[in-house]
Amino acid sequence: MPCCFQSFCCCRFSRAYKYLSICAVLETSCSQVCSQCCACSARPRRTGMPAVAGSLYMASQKKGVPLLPRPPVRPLPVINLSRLTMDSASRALAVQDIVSACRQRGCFQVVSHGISKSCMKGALEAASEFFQLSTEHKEEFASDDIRQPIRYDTSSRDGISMSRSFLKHYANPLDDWIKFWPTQPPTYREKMGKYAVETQRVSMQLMEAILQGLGLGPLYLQEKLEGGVQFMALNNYPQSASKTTDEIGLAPHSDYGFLTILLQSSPGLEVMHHDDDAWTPVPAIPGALHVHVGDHLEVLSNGQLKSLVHRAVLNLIESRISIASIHGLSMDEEVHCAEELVDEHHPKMYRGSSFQDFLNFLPANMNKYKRFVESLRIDKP
Ligand SMILES: O=C(O)CCC(=O)C(=O)O
Ligand SMILES: [Fe+2]
Repeated sequence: MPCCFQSFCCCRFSRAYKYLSICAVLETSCSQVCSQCCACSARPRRTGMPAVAGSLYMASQKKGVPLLPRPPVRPLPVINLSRLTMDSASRALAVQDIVSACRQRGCFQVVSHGISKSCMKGALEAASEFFQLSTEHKEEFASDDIRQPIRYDTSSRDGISMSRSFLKHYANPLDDWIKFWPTQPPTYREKMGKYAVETQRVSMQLMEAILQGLGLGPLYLQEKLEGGVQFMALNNYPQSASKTTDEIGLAPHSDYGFLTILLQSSPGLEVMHHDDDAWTPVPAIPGALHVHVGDHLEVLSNGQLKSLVHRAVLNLIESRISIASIHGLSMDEEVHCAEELVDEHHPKMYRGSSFQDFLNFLPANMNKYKRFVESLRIDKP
């Protein structure tokens, strides 16, 4: 009988997240632990184990009493998206997996999504080359006006995300927005444009699956989603200067849209599930994309799905790029709780709002709520 369970190693000393095996009986690590993984046992809550279980485990360690069994870690779901286009039984199972992951964890990773590795690599290269340009080139896009079609900034509104620089722009429909994008590096428009079109396609596939899984039907909102906003945030973080403490690259928040699809060059993204109070690191699995639920999907689903609080920590061994692609309805289109999901037992939980409303909300409420959606709750003042 196997004595070990496996999960991704939570220590960020290892470039690739290697497999960590812990013997459930003896509480010792097996040989597959990455060489510097002592950081894991010193900080068990980084594995994403529930807080109470984590502190009991720590207390038993401190007192020198026989160790309590370490609560099992819950690996983040990895979903093979090609099943959505197979036979109807495979599609039904994939839809179920996607909706369960959204309900239980608020996020999952996708593989076999049809975006080639060279396309993903191209997008990361384009972003990296942009951030390497001279300040003069980048400052052509500098602005703290959140309504600009494109903006580059290094400052932090939350007072926390001090070391991050970013470039943000819109992408769907591409012909409307690409003219605002950088012309340096020369391949930026081609590489980022290709990736943007592909992520928009994957977002449509995912939304169809989620809407089907919620019982709303795959074609629900289809036209509005096709013409919806795709907002891209390219984030550039330096390598961490501290080997012992977590340095925050981007403060905890949730994203406003239905879905965010995120590509990261190396680990640094951390998530907090709605039923947890510990940070879970998201491994950078080669070829995979991370997907999470945004505020407007929480509204649409009338609270059946919860938007995911996440943050970025600085990577200990290298500088890091992430590309977040946020998908929602068009700028002025309001998102409401789906009527089909409202009844006498499930009263409407949120008021309607649009992307414009989110932009209005941002400057005044930045440090008041972790999530825009909290300000939309009908039972809250
Ligand atoms: O850098 C990351 O991993 C997170 C980025 C993010 O959350 C965002 O741009 O909204
Ligand atoms: Fe985000």
